[in-house]
Amino acid sequence: MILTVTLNPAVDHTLTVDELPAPDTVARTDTAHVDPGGKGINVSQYLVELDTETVATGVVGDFLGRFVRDSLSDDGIPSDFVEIEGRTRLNTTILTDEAEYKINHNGPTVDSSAIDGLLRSIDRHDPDTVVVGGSLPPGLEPDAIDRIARESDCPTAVDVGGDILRELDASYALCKPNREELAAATGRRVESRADCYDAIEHLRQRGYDRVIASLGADGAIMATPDERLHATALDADVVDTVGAGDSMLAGVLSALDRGATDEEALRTGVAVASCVVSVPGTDVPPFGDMTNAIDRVSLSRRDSSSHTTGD
Ligand SMILES: Nc1ncnc2c1ncn2[C@@H]1O[C@H](COP(=O)(O)OP(=O)(O)O)[C@@H](O)[C@H]1O
Ligand SMILES: O=P(O)(O)OC[C@H]1O[C@](O)(COP(=O)(O)O)[C@@H](O)[C@@H]1O
Repeated sequence: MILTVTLNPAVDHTLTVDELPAPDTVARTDTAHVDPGGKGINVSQYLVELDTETVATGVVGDFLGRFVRDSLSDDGIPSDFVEIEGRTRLNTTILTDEAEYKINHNGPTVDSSAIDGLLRSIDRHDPDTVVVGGSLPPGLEPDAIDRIARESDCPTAVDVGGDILRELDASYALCKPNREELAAATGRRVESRADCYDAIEHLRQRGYDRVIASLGADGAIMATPDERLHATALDADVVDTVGAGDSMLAGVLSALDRGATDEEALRTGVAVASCVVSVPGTDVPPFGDMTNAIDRVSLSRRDSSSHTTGD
């Protein structure tokens, strides 16, 4: 079972308007959505649709926290959150014909005693893998994630910002940076594919056993102790890329959980992400039988003796 930890969940409020209002005027809209969000929670939602057992945990509070819990329960996503006094945040996205405007709240102040509660919850569920995803709320530092990794009795994967990846100190089974996070985590320029391989190797040496770098429309790279694989993205009718990285991680973890090889896991992650970019926001599309899409993902293997230029 894969247990996800979202230390800073959110209610995602998405509004669509024709255009942004002029200063001191009001825009009105009929199109507004509220969804439970935060990267670990999104991973659990995709895992359920992939028929992989999961429990979503994390820290929630007040009425927006209740909304997160209740929505997950209505959607059949098992959860077990630690309750705090502060209020779960509301993240706002405004979509216009021209652009997307996003304001993420920093979140409630959380003290480290919440981590004690989370560790008890992890212990109760006895997962095979723990995934920590998303930003840290005020009051928590990266060492809170290190504590979860050290004190949980199973491998830990992380999907966190580059600034956090850079500071983590424990050993991790897997991390999934995108291109910007890879650059921020390593302090390197990450433009060419060779830059990606170099930065990934740097992260691997820092204690991340498998690194999966998602590269948007350029696909993804997986580096393990044994091999380095690049998968091309599948052609998709892209609506938006919200949730793309979370769904790729869910696809990879779901395949590894079934005993798939790294190669199959990477193909699955890319195939799942190509479905998710074709639906709005973090909507969960029906994945159905993914065999055909998985077979269409083309992979190349990088020789371990390859130079760090070219490619
Ligand atoms: N424009 C696109 N066309 C097809 N697939 C895409 C596109 N953008 C993203 N993807 C798929 O989603 C995966 C994750 O996207 P990415 O943007 O790197 O993640 P994140 O959401 O973490 O920034 C990519 O590896 C790719 O497989
Ligand atoms: O924890 P962060 O970095 O503030 O991000 C939280 C936001 O990211 C999401 O998890 C979506 O993730 P992506 O935009 O990376 O696909 C939202 O559900 C949530 O509002």
